[in-house]
Amino acid sequence: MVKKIDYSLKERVKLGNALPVMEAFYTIQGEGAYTGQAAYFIRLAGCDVGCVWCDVKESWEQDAHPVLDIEEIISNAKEHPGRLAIITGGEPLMHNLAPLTKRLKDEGFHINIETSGTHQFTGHLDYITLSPKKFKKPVEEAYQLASEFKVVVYHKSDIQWAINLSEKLNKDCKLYIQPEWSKRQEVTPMLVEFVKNNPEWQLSLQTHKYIDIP
Ligand SMILES: C[S@@+](CC[C@H](N)C(=O)[O-])C[C@H]1O[C@@H](n2cnc3c(N)ncnc32)[C@H](O)[C@@H]1O
Ligand SMILES: Nc1nc2[nH]cc(C(=O)O)c2c(=O)[nH]1
Ligand code: SF4
Ligand SMILES: [Mg+2]
Repeated sequence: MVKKIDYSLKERVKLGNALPVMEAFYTIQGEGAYTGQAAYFIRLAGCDVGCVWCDVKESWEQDAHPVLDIEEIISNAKEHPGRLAIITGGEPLMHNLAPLTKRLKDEGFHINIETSGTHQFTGHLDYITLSPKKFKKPVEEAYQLASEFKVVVYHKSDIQWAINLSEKLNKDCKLYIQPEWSKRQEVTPMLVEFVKNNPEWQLSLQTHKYIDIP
């Protein structure tokens, strides 16, 4: 007889077989290279970075959100026709993503992640959006693993910071610069000029906010 081990919930989260989920929703990717593509977002709870301008501060406290078994996350994702899954947060790399991403792959999903890169990378990730933060720096390996580098600009000086950090990236990484939402009126014109003068960079806007979708 196979003995079934009864792990506590905390232990299951540690192993990545259950994860704290703030919300999960089917929408259109609003930012970066996948803008305009239908995607199922899985927003994991918990973040220890503390960006002053974070647009999902409700995600920070892990214990404020329910823990779901990864099979439940998968079955909810499969209710929709799209097969692009975007794991975000909170900071999704605070969790062990190996079991969730393995099951998403089994079910035919292409897996993107939105991350600050501040924790060790786990699981199978097809496309990595690295959005570095001044409040806590990415781990060194993040620069080699990144598929796209998406820097949020809150203050003019963040542009030079973005350029300096980009020197650490692998050569295939796409470069995006994105206005911080509350500063968009003053920052967007600066970024338009920046991209015109530095065509290796592209402008990323939070298009979902302009059309008022999740
Ligand atoms: C909410 S974060 C969650 C994923 C991860 N913690 C991170 O920061 O990459 C998702 C994306 O939104 C960006 N973002 C968060 N707040 C923003 C804001 N106020 N304006 C523009 N982009 C923002 C982040 O930089 C990141 O690229
Ligand atoms: N539509 C839409 N696109 C997004 N791209 C990155 C998001 C995120 O919060 O990670 C996000 C989001 O919250 N909504
Ligand atoms: S790392 Fe991401 S989720 Fe965490 S505070 Fe910064 S923008 Fe918000
Ligand atoms: Mg968002």
